[in-house]
Amino acid sequence: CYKIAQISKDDNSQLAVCRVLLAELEAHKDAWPFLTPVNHKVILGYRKVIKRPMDFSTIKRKLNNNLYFNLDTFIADVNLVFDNCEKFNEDDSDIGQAGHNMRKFFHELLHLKK
Ligand SMILES: Cn1cc(C(=O)NCCCNC(=O)c2ccc(F)cc2)ccc1=O
Repeated sequence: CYKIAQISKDDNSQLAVCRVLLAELEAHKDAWPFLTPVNHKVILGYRKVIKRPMDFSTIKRKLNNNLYFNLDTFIADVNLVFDNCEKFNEDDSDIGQAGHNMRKFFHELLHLKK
């Protein structure tokens, strides 16, 4: 039973790491484009171009509903936010730049925590 306890403890500690990482992303000055889902009624063309929308509030809901299997599935959704941003926005736009800054910040966070 030690082995089973060990696996579940890792899941819990991995989930705790995800919550801390998400809180740090949300606190970043350039997080504003990513805090809530893109409103495709306002942002024309978004629903057609971006097949898998993702944002920090959706990631938080998924975390709270235990929908991430481990740290890697959480990281995949965070990277999806930045990949969608690069696909839809020019690099030299405010939101495009925010996406690049946030991706770099997240990458550095991950290397700090390893
Ligand atoms: C990622 N992405 C975002 C937008 C976009 O226009 N997003 C809304 C910006 C306006 N939203 C805010 O300013 C805001 C939202 C929540 C908050 F707590 C504080 C400020 C457009 C294309 C795209 O690819």
